[in-house]
Amino acid sequence: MKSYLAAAIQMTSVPDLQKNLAQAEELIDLAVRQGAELVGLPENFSFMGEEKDKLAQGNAIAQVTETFLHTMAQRFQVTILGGGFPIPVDSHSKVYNTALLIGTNGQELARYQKVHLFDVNVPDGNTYQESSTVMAGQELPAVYTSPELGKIGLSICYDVRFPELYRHLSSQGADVLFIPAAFTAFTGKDHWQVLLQARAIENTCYVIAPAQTGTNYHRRQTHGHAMIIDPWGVILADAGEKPGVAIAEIKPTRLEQVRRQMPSLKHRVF
Ligand SMILES: O=C(O)CNC(=O)[C@H](CS)NC(=O)CCC(=O)C(=O)O
Repeated sequence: MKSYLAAAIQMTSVPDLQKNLAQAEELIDLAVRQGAELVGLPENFSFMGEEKDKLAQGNAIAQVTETFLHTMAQRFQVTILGGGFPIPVDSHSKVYNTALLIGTNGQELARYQKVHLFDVNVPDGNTYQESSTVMAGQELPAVYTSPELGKIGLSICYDVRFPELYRHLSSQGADVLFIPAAFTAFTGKDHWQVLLQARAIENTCYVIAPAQTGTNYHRRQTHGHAMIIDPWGVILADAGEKPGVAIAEIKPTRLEQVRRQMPSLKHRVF
């Protein structure tokens, strides 16, 4: 593993596939021009809208988004995480909320189907029933081992509340945890940063957390603050509240140093 720059992209996706992909391409270009070699896009980067519209357009969203990720990775010669987009489930009227990691040759490196679904009545009055259109994944996420970028573990958004998933990833040797999200503005203001820092500290891993921000559709507001956190829990970059990128250096020497200073992974009892 070498030292390199990673980027967590922050965008305001809307119910318009082409518009979102144009925005994503601009931000990938911006990240690459600053030297990023690993680039993460947030949950729902290619489509964020009503569940019924997402379902109705599911096949088109899935195909166009997957092609887009392959094209971007090859064109810019970077490794890209598409942080969550719908892929229809065969013979079901549901989709998997899927994260895809694509390498510089356009090859698929890892795929993860979101396990924990957001079925929550948020105290701001909004009700979320992700399971009405999304099929829960059944498998723990993969850790992809890159000789250059380190061991990369995948997850999506609401997963961040379930530390056992990240313990699994760090037990598999993860160095970098991807947590792409579309966090609600209401929960985000109190929980987002705390949860991300906890996952980084307790697993002594880097956290790369791309995010949705602003008003996406109707009354749907997301929290923003895409960030990159180091294995000590220090926030290295924070994209604030506007679309943009958070960029920071991922360093194997820092991973080794923190794991020497705080060897908690070695002291696990359970
Ligand atoms: O609602 C949308 O249109 C897009 N959002 C999503 O796709 C997902 C599932 S509804 N959002 C989350 O998981 C938010 C979690 C969260 O905010 C928390 O854990 O507090």
